[in-house]
Amino acid sequence: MLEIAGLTVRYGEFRAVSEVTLSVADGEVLALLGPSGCGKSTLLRAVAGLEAAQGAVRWDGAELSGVPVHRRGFGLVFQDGQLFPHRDVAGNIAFGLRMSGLARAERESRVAELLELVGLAGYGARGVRELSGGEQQRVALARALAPRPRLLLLDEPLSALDRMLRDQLAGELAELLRKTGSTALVVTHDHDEAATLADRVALLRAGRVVQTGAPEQVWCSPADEWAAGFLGCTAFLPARVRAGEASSVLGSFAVAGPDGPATLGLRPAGLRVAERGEVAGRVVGRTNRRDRVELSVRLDEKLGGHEVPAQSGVRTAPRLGEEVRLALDPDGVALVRP
Ligand SMILES: Nc1ncnc2c1ncn2[C@@H]1O[C@H](COP(=O)(O)OP(=O)(O)OP(=O)(O)O)[C@@H](O)[C@H]1O
Repeated sequence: MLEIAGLTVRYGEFRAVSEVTLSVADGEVLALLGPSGCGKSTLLRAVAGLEAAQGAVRWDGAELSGVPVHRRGFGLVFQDGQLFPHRDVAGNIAFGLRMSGLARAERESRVAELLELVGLAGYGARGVRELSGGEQQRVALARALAPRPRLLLLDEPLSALDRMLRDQLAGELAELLRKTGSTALVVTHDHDEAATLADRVALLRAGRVVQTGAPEQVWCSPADEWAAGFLGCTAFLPARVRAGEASSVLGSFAVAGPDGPATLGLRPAGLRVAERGEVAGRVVGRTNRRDRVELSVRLDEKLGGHEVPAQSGVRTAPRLGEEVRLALDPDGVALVRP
């Protein structure tokens, strides 16, 4: 397993990564999630050995600080693939195998196996410049997987692709990681991608780990209001947990954990327009999305008059100024405990 202990990376006086302690178990996929500039890539690069760091990076208990990048047994994939432009697809995938001195016949069979695995069977002789962006990323992944690395380090592997391809490849990549039993550290700033790929998420802010947990746990119970805000909450209401129920002016829903005060973080998906909804308000803002309309709703005065995010279907979307009724969807809200 990978252990990162008290890891700090400095650029001059600036600490891009600060005292980070994290571990990744065998076969686990951990996503590093956080806003731009929070130190995700720097942390990944320090684990790869590409960045000088203080603190420890260990594999199965063995310290890696003196071990150069190519001897760590890690596979790397970057945002833009970084394929060798003058080699064909097979030549790119075979690169690490050649380095490790594998005989030609074994190399060829391993390359064929990987092409199959990433859905590019028959592409071996193609030039990499003739490939689409999605195909190039598959080749980069095959190249990283070919020498059977003990850890895969993926830095925004899908972010250069358009949205649809990205969603599709995220699903395929998740399946591939499971199928190969890979242990992986994945940098992303995309929440959906983190949820699709990762068993566990580490949320970073200004070089520090703010929270780790299963994606759904981090999504539903962010560590603080900053984390909730990063995870899409745009309004907060006071709430209280008592006997397994979280209550606020919006109603109540079942939660686990101790009694006490809490803060309810609201995202559009947490309040849906519904004829029989228990919450009344008036639409004061609306934004069209692909498959939904996001609304800003001013709640009735007797509910406190707060402005909250909500959403409706596209065909049934209310107009600006319209009175609406909203139903609370517990899957769309976050509960922040003090
Ligand atoms: N070589 C460098 N010299 C000086 N500062 C750097 C260097 N590389 C990164 N930084 C700074 O360190 C911080 C962390 O950068 P990093 O690339 O790790 O962030 P990130 O979370 O991966 O961001 P993004 O999602 O935008 O890629 C940023 O403030 C960045 O400007």
